Amino acid sequence: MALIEVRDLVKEYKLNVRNRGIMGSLKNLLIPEYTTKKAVDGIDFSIEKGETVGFIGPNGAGKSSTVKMLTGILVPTSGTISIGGLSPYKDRKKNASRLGVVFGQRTQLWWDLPVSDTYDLLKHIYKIPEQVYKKNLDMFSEMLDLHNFIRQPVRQLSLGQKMRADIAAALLHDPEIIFFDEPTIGLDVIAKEKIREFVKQINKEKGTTMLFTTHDMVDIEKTCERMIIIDHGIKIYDGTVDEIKRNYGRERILAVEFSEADLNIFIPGAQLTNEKGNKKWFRFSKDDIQVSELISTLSQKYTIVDLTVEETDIEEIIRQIYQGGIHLSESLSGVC
Ligand SMILES: Nc1ncnc2c1ncn2[C@@H]1O[C@H](COP(=O)(O)OP(=O)(O)OP(=O)(O)O)[C@@H](O)[C@H]1O
Repeated sequence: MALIEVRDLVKEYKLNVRNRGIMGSLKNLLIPEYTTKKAVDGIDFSIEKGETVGFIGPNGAGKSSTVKMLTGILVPTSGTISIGGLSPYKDRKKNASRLGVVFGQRTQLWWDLPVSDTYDLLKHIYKIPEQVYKKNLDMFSEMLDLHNFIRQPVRQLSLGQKMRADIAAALLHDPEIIFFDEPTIGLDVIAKEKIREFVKQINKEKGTTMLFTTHDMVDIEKTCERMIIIDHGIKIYDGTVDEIKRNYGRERILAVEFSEADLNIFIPGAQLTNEKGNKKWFRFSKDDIQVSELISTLSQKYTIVDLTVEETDIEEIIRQIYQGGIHLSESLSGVC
């Protein structure tokens, strides 16, 4: 049995219908009307111990609702969730001790206290044995440079420092599973990279199972082996990140700098997408044109100064999926 088992999960929200005007307000009070919104519509998935999974989808797809049910904050309308044999909402206390949660937009640290005081409080709340606490704190301080600000009140920390302190807080009790919700939001490139490296190392060293909800596809590409995509509450893809790139990243961009400007170049099957001075960019599909042939044809006719071939990045593929430009084929092994 997998560590996380989700079967036919449904979450409906009951929404109050608001009638307008005085009569409407009176009606709202006396005979309230409701509609239901299905945020999660029959999702199934299993996650094995130690897996790193990106849980993505456009705004309003149902990601947060699913994660809230996994952590026991929300009760499903129907369906089942098992986390190591426990139901998150029925066995909420037991389940919570096995989980860690990091919210990029909210902190679980006490605002007016030094970071170290929050850690001491968490040690007592989770009953972390002294040895484990000390070992983890030393390890995280070293890896995340916590010693520079651990004695400062949280309200004085920068966003990047706060995020590092928050991640360490969520991992102090050695959770089996950690949920990251937009863990790098608002951070600069270097701070993002540091966090990605840290989570990768923790996954390797401690075998922590990790689930990421983020709109930052670089987070997913750099930290997750697997990706689950949901849209309108329905799972539309479940497979490896590499597989989706291999199958849907067919387009290539060839950027060529020629020795002269104003060349009128036509390549059958390729589209000129941009030109600047001596440089031109061509888009083509690797299914239609072989890169080697393309380079050979161009170099026979023109003098090439520089040349690069770029693959479609994962962000572009996901954008096309959200916009309906890519229909995930049923031939893909990961598709449900
Ligand atoms: N408490 C609630 N009451 C009513 N509707 C809700 C509630 N929470 C979420 N919804 C609705 O359920 C749908 C899914 O919301 P959810 O927050 O799970 O999506 P999401 O994928 O996390 O979106 P985002 O990326 O914008 O955070 C949305 O249409 C949202 O308006």
